Amino acid sequence: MSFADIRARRQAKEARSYVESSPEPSTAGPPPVEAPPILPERGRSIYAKERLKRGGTIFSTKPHVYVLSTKNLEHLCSSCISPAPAAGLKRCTQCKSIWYCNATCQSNDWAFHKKECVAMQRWAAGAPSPDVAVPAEPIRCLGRVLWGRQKRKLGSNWTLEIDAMQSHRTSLPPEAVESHTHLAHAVIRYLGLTAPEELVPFGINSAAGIVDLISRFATNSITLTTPSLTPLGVCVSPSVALINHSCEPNAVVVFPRSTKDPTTQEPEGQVIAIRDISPGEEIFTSYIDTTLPRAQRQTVLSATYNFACQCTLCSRSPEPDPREALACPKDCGGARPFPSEEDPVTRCVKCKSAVASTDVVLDALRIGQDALQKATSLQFSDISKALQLTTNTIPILTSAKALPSSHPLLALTRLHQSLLLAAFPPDLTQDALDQVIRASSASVTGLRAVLPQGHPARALALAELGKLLAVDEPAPRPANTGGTSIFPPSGAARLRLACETLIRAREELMISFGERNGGGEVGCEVREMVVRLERELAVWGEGIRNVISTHIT
Ligand SMILES: C[S@@+](CC[C@H](N)C(=O)[O-])C[C@H]1O[C@@H](n2cnc3c(N)ncnc32)[C@H](O)[C@@H]1O
Repeated sequence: MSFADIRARRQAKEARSYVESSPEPSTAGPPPVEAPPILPERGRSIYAKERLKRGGTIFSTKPHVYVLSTKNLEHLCSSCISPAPAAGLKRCTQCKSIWYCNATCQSNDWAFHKKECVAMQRWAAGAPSPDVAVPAEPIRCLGRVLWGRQKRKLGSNWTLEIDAMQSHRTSLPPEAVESHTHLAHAVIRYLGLTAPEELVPFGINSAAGIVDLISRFATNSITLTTPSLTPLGVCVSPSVALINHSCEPNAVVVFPRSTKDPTTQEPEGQVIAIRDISPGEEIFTSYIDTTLPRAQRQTVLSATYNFACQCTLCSRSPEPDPREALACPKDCGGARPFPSEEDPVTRCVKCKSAVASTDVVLDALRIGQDALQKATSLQFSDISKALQLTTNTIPILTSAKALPSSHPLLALTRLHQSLLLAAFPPDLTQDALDQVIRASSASVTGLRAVLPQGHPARALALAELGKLLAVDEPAPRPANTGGTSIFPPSGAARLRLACETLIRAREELMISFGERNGGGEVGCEVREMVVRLERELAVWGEGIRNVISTHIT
């Protein structure tokens, strides 16, 4: 397989989308979950009624409302969230901002777009510059929520389900009040209204009502993603919004894009068990990136979701937590926690040697955190500068003996990998390919230490590594110079490793993206690659046997 193939497939996958608003959530049969009495500490929640198997779909649902992010509008159908068909997408002739596969998709979306189209034209006419001519996605999504309420009336299930979602209006921190108020004004303007009192036809009877709606949106909306987790937009699904958070979740929400009729069924979100769940156990997903250390997770959860997490990982972190640990300086294979100003001497948990290297480590961590922030903000606007930052900073952290799973090293490594891919030379060199394989392998090592088997991010990272190993080598090393310890290996050893990695990736994808979906789009793609590689390896073996027999006879 050529690298261009890999990149083209990757880009095609990234361009693929979902999202749309459906009148009612479509669940695939009654979900084997139940809502018990409301818990004082975490509100509503859902529990398994029966034993749920790892890799099983707990329930599926089409979001009540969804919108694409502005940069995706012209690349994906706003109704079924598919990428452009061969004939290209068709643009709405009125607002000129929303695109569809065809007239069927346009008509499926018309219930919302009818009002949205007028609002978008009004917004564009009043925009101070072309770059803000399309309202940001929260404004467009909230517009759809309000038109949905207006259309379905107050007592409808649709509206009741939206209204039942958790709001934090009465306990918002001042920054959130300010940003919610700002958003409320933008939504009112988008709807063509002049004051909150004009929201009565939408079932909002007071200024508090609109802040409530915005708080519900902030607390309950989720990211709409491709089958490879690329963000596409935002959506609101009241059934998914019933699920509470844990930093050690037993389920995930994915959009595997596996329905038979994308036009009407997509985007379909599926809640999938990533480990066996016993009857009576609460279902948890994670709202945040759980590769982050505890303090950072708590900060995000408190700021965005208004609660202090007391999950198993937050209340009894492993000692040391691989997110905040260094390798033993004596290389005994053990690890020690990061030192701090207050606690400068830390001990290796295995050989118990004590080390005081506070300044070097703390400086490295500060440099790493700073570089991560800068490189993240530059990753699309200035790839080479971002790449320079990751290239220079990763060795500083590794020489301070930060574990590949520790923060910010893991985040920098993952960013470095994606920057290397984005900056790939048109003529692939062996060195450039090997470099990205090493970054990918370091990401996998880090992710495996902090995420459970079957976590989608871990499964996709393994698949990416397998695909990279399977790329045709531009200049394979001769067998006798290969050296078994050189990574990545060359020739047949590389192909074998690609095959093994893809097989492992497929096993994990079958968990994260669901067995009934064949591991989702990526799982199916990986399966095809394994079959092809096994054939190539057989041909390779055959060739070697022929050479040997020629020489022996
Ligand atoms: C998407 S909702 C989950 C369902 C929510 N419990 C309800 O009653 O609608 C998110 C909100 O639930 C609460 N929540 C979720 N997970 C929690 C947890 N582990 N501990 C405490 N509160 C939690 C927080 O108030 C959070 O803002």
